[in-house]
Amino acid sequence: MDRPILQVALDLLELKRAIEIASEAIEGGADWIEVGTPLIKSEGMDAVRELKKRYRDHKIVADMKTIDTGAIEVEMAAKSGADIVIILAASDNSTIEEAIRAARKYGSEIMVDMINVTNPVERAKELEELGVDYINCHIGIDQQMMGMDPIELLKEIAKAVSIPVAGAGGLNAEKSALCITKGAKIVIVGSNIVKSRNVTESARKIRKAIDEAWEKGSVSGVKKKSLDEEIRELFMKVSTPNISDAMHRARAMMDIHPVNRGKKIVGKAVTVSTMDGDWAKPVEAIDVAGMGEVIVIKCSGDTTAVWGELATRSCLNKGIEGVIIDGAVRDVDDIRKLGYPVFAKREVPNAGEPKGFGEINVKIVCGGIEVNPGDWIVADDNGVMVIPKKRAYEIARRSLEVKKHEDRIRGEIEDKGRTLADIVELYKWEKVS
Ligand SMILES: O=C(CO)[C@H](O)[C@H](O)COP(=O)(O)O
Repeated sequence: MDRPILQVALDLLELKRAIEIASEAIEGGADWIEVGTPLIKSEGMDAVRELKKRYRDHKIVADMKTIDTGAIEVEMAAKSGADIVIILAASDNSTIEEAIRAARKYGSEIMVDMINVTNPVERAKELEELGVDYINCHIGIDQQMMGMDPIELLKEIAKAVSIPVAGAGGLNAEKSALCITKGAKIVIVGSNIVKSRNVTESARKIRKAIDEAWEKGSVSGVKKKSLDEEIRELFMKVSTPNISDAMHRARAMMDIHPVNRGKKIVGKAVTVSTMDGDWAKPVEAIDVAGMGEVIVIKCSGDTTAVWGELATRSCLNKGIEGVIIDGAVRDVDDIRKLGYPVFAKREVPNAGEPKGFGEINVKIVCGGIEVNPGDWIVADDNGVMVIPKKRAYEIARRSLEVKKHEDRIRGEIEDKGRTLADIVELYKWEKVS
């Protein structure tokens, strides 16, 4: 190989879109075209046939993810035009051997996907012995959402085998380049190409990154971020509707609205429970909260304010990200002038007194949603979402996938004049009863 291979994974449901996206990706420098497993499940072997007919100069890779009946599945894919068939490394050796025999007979090659294999380095060596052509160090999409990536595994496997090794699983330009420096000859990219608004540009960026890494053998300027920094960056890129979709259409807080429209909050919760009008604990929470955190207040009622301009100014001094109140706020004209993000249930002129009932950093139910200290809060004009701290990274990643998918569809509506129903083949995917 005189340059690394960029394999674009067409993980889509609609063949028409896959064909368009493949040509845009090729224009950006993709070499091999992978018919992704979702496309195969949705359109069958026709997807392999159609892509082969259109892109004869490019290797067509059928991601069959075969686990049994190796010969039949490889024969099907190979006869439909697949140059390479992906089967699962976790399959029994009998399946691997049958797949290899069928591949040899019908003139195709076998790539094994290492997803979820225990002892992957040992297994990779065995698979090389058995005669597979490529090893794919793959971290599945659900595993990526939990923060896994293929780079370390790839490094180990590339040292242990001499056949070409591929890296796959949430790769962007930076991670693709890292894969090359760790010994990958092939990088497989799905989401970061096929879901982008400008497929050609995204493919081009990855092409450039891997070619440079191939030539230099290193990648410069990769800065390690803390988990919280990464979560925050991800949430800053998405909207609350994206987050709701990623949480299986979870609800936002009920009846909590922005005092200032057009402001976004992303941060970890400092929770407060208090009585209607008792502003002692809400104001004390300003001293407890750190920079970038969000004060989330549950009041026992909403007739009397627990928050106003002076509390808001104190938050600004401390760099506190914003305030959410299941209760009443006052001085909203001043808060608007300050441009500070406060979300509340009701706006009133009257404040209560600081009696000191309630607690800071306890479990509360705010706008009908449970909030624990340290849960992530994302709020914008659509509403306030609560993301449990244990799932924050996963939900942030999944939300970004939702956004990428929407960006791509938005592009097809705006640039190609298509309708949403046409793009997502809505009629085909209505539930059959
Ligand atoms: O096989 C796959 C999922 O099982 C994908 O094709 C592979 O993970 C590449 O896609 P992405 O870059 O979105 O992870």
